[in-house]
Amino acid sequence: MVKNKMAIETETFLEYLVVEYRWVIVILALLPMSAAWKLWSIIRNYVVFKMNSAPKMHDDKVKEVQRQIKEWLSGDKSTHLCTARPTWQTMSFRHSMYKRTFTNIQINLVDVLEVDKENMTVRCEPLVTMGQLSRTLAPLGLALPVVPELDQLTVGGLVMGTGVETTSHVHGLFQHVCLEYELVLADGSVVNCSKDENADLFYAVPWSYGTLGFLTSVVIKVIPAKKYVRIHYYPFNNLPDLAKRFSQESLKPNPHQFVEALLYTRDSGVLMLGNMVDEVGRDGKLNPIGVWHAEWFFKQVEKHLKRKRTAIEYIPLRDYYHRHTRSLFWELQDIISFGNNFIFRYLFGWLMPPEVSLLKLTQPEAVTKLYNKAHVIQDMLIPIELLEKAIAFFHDEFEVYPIWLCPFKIFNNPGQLKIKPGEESQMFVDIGVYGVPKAKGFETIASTRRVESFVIQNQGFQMLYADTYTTREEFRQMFDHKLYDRVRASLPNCKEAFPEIYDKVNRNVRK
Ligand SMILES: Cc1cc2nc3c(=O)[nH]c(=O)nc-3n(C[C@H](O)[C@H](O)[C@H](O)COP(=O)(O)OP(=O)(O)OC[C@H]3O[C@@H](n4cnc5c(N)ncnc54)[C@H](O)[C@@H]3O)c2cc1C
Ligand SMILES: NC(=O)C1=CN([C@@H]2O[C@H](COP(=O)(O)OP(=O)(O)OC[C@H]3O[C@@H](n4cnc5c(N)ncnc54)[C@H](OP(=O)(O)O)[C@@H]3O)[C@@H](O)[C@H]2O)C=CC1
Ligand SMILES: CC(C)=CCC[C@@H](C)[C@H]1CC[C@@]2(C)C3=C(CC[C@]12C)[C@@]1(C)CC[C@H](O)C(C)(C)[C@@H]1CC3
Repeated sequence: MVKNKMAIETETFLEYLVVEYRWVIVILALLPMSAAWKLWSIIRNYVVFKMNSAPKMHDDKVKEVQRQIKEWLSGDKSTHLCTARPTWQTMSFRHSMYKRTFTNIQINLVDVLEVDKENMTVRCEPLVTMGQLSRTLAPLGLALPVVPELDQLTVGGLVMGTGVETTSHVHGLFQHVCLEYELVLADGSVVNCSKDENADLFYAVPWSYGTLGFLTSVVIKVIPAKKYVRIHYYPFNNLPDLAKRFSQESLKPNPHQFVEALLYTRDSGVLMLGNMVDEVGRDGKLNPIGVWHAEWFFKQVEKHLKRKRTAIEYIPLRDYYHRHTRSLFWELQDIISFGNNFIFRYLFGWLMPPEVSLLKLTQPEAVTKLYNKAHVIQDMLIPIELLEKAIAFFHDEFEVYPIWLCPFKIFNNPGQLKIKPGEESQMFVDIGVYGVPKAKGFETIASTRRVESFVIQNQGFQMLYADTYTTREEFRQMFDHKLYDRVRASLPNCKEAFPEIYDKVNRNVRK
């Protein structure tokens, strides 16, 4: 008995050490490794793009994907298929267990293939990251209309999952700025789809989580970019006013190009309205938030709340796009609590953030347990008119701040996302809740399930990189499967090769 108690205490003490001093490993080992990795990828991508070697290699790489599928076809087809991207490299908290049992298809497609300035498009392979793409497009005076802000998010993951950013109230989700997909299907054939060619497949691909085929390239719209974003910060100390203004600004016929808000408590937050400009005006100061010693962006924004006045700033465009990268929204403060301290920033800021993949690979079991018990990472997508009601509900269930608010439009296209019947488009808001819950009675599964029911009842849905505790029936209520089911039935070998979306995303298939 005593021995057992000791064992528990030792384990707890070890766990305490591992959790409290994770930063030691992060700083001594992970940051230098991340820097070396970043340097290598920047140089490699630059050389490949400049030598123009990627487009020539593309067809061979697609043939290699086809070869692997044909090999599976010639076998007993007893396993499902998934990409071979290791789960520690993906941008979510969890590890997908199916990677161990499914046949893994290597998709070594990592390059930007072509920037077409005439048609204003970029064609790229699925493992191209947002950081890589914004770095390639910026010198050409171009940008994606929607740039999901974490550097390491991949085009493939954003197409097969989803992507949202502060321009989404104009342009929609990442899927809405994609014009064409090239896929290798389960019979080994290569197909292209767009709204005019194989339209059913085109509309079923977003949110399909790799269960229709393997993506091998995407044509994405680009827009002209300017050098800076002029941001106007509006602090609020009252939720109804903030919610009202946030909705008005998102729904306006000629809205600002960027709309975002951060809530710091239930009743206070800062609304940010931005537009691209070419020069720094006299009405505000330049704030290069991407410089290595800059304070974390969400901490800077909080200062505007404390000052209780509106303010204008000019932020370099690429710095703006990746404004939440260095602090991983506000998640890095739980790993390196002094990460925003000015001494740390001046010494190590240029190395931040550590690569998410390395953090994930080296995450101790004790940290996983702690996050399972007392941490929420969820993005709930709700019709914008319900913003206030939803915040009140999330406050009671989670009480996590800051909260990220990002408006986005869904167009009335076929596919998994439903909008109000008869409307051309509908405005939603992404409510991002990341952090340690303070709500009394919080219990991961029960509380998240209550929030999920609230979301379903209110015709909302959930981002699926996060944990979903819905049942299959609830999941099918959240996402319209009509087109998806039809496309799966019509594609040769599809059902044999791939499970349903639910079987890849629900909490029970993730560790
Ligand atoms: C080996 C090495 C040595 C370096 N030495 C120096 C140095 O001496 N002095 C120095 O100032 N910098 C140094 N840097 C950092 C480099 O200059 C910065 O990373 C640069 O600001 C961003 O470059 P990038 O856009 O090409 O890289 P990216 O890969 O896009 O960015 C690198 C990292 O910086 C973060 N980041 C980029 N933009 C923003 C932003 N707007 N807001 C928040 N975070 C952002 C991201 O977290 C990203 O992971 C060094 C980097 C490496 C790898
Ligand atoms: N601002 C935003 O919008 C943010 C979005 N996210 C989310 O992060 C996720 C993206 O993370 P990331 O690490 O890039 O992607 P992942 O590697 O996590 O991939 C996500 C899904 O897409 C599938 N997939 C990826 N590439 C291909 C391909 N070439 N062919 C077929 N299927 C493919 C994967 O299938 P498989 O399982 O077979 O590998 C997986 O099911 C998305 O779910 C996104 O919603 C996260 C943070 C911010
Ligand atoms: C729609 C939007 C804007 C989503 C933002 C999602 C981010 C907050 C998520 C994406 C990846 C994410 C789940 C991650 C983590 C926190 C929340 C993140 C950054 C962390 C860093 C938490 C600490 C963990 O030990 C570990 C390193 C595994 C994960 C990695 C992924």
